[in-house]
Amino acid sequence: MMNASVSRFFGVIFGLCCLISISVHSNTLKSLDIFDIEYASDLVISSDGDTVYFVRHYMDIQSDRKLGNIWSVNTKTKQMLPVTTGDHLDYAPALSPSGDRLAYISTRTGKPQIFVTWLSSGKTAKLTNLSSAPSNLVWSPNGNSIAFSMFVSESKPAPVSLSGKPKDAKWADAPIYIDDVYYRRDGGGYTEKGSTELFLLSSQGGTPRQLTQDEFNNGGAVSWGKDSKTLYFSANRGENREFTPLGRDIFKLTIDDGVITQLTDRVGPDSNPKVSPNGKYIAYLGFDDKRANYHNNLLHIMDIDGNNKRILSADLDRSIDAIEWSDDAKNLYIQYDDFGHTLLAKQSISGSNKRSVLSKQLGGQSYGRPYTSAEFSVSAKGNLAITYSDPSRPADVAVVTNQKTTILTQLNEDALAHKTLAKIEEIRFPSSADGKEIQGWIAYPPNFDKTKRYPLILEIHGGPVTAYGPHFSMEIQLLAAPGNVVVYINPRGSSSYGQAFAREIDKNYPSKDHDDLMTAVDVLIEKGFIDPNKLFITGGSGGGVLTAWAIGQTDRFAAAVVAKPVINWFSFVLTADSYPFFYQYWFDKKPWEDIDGYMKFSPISYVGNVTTPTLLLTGEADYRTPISETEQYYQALKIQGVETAMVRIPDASHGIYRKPSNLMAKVEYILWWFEQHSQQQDVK
Ligand SMILES: CSCC[C@H](NC=O)C(=O)N[C@@H](C)C(=O)O
Repeated sequence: MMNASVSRFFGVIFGLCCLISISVHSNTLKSLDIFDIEYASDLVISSDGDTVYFVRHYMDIQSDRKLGNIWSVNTKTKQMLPVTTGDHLDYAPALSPSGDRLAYISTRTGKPQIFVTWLSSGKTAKLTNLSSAPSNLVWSPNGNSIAFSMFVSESKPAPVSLSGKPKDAKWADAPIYIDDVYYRRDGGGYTEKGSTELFLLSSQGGTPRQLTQDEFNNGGAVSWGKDSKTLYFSANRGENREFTPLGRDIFKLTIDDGVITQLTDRVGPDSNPKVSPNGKYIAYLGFDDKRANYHNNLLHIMDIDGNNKRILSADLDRSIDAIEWSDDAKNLYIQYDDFGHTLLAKQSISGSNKRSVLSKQLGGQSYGRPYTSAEFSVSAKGNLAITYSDPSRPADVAVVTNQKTTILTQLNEDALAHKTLAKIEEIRFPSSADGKEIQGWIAYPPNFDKTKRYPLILEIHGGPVTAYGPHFSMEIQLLAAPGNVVVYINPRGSSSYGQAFAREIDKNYPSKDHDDLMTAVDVLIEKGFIDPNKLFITGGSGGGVLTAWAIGQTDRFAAAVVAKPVINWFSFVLTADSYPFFYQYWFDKKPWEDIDGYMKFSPISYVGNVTTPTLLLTGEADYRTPISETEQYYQALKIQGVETAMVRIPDASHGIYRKPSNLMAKVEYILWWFEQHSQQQDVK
């Protein structure tokens, strides 16, 4: 029998152990912590460079929505102040030219409306009473008006209406008649008939005036002429526009008479027009359309009348994502992805080789998976604000001065500083396919000990032409938290490495990108801290394609989770929302003209090889990679007698993480599936 003091001793030890295990436990990230994440977006820096306005996003646990308010941060004192407050979403802030007012869109009264806050008094006015959501607010240079875009619905009666319904009878809802090419849009549901048009609103409020009114979608990013009498916009106004999805051009609209003049006309898209502050030039992005899976979006300028077009970034083998003019109109600030990082550079308009990188630390806005995603804002004096990326934090606001980056906000110190997070380390290795260098990142679980052996999760990005990088990712962190090493790479076909690298998978996907992924697993195993019996694979969208492809080629994985995949390219092209793009840019022929070609690249063709236990997970309202793809694979795996299950997420679109609880569910199902099959490996 144990005496009292011995029992007290063991009691204390037991208590201590519990305490230790509780504190270790509470120090690692949990899926519920998703609700504590904040991040910055929609940056606007004041013309004197003293203040940055931004949207401070937070997750509302009651409504399961991402909300946000506008805050300001002083670039010298770092003091933060609220501009708006309340449980709704205030977004798209636009500073008036004199800097005294902030226009923005807010859902505080229900439907999104345009509001203005006078910054010195804090007084706020609701300027509109619109029936659809406005977007792309831009102040005229004289401060008198705000241009914006909005959807205008075209009500057309159905061609058939039933007669004979008795009074008070309850009949089924009327059938839905569809004859549009684009009849449903991922994240937007089944579309209404109509078009997006440009509007003009007095900065004092009142009734907005519709500036464009034809069958084309004229809405989108606009730029004002210096005279405040003209607008420059990009639209696809071609005859066969639905089937030439990249046919955008730049147009000038004269507000007084409504005359629209076309300024660009090549085969290929021209977009993002930005009029220079002196009113002489238009900078824009575009490329010659080669019907390839990927094109670098090149920086161009032309004279304000459309003459003298020239490319400024021909020597930079990267795609430009965002542009802003310097106040003297001699330079442009450009943002682009490079080796998984997002860079901000200054580019002279006088010669393409006059370019200097100002910061390599942009990012942090894709907190679900570690995609590149960033923004910047530039003031009249050349002060620069960026969304700052750190592997252990979602986007904060920072300023860049003389190529030095200073972080202004600490939006997640309360939620994350006391957590032990996975450390992220870059790896580069030659692919087994052909020795091509591949870049990736390893996430080490909290308290990693290299003398132990860990399960390995390979997590694969989608797109397929996108890029991961050393950016904060709730999914990667949560997969690593219980003790898994996670590896994520940019296989060939990813962006940020130049056009040739992205085109390695042009009409050839999946192919050697699969070898790149398998080499990453081999490289990790060689390091000695991976249990080779506990290899797991997962990926979403394009990553779901590659996961399903991999298990059709190898049985090395103990389990797989295939999220929102394409399983059969033939059916995908005929059910996905952007089908005019997919069949023309990802394939050489129409599906029925090349059934063998489509099936050769379809994971369903290799389902007969699969033995890996496979969980499928897709949103039921995913119209990008429709759930019918998932269902095909599920039923095929069942027919094959392979262990499988299907997780259907009600109402979720392709962007599963839009609702925080859906992101929780996704990660928890992945971890649960892998845990089941990890235990089976222990029993073997
Ligand atoms: C492979 S089919 C197209 C899927 C989609 N691509 C574009 O929309 C995709 O891969 N999306 C990625 C970015 C994702 O959802 O992670």
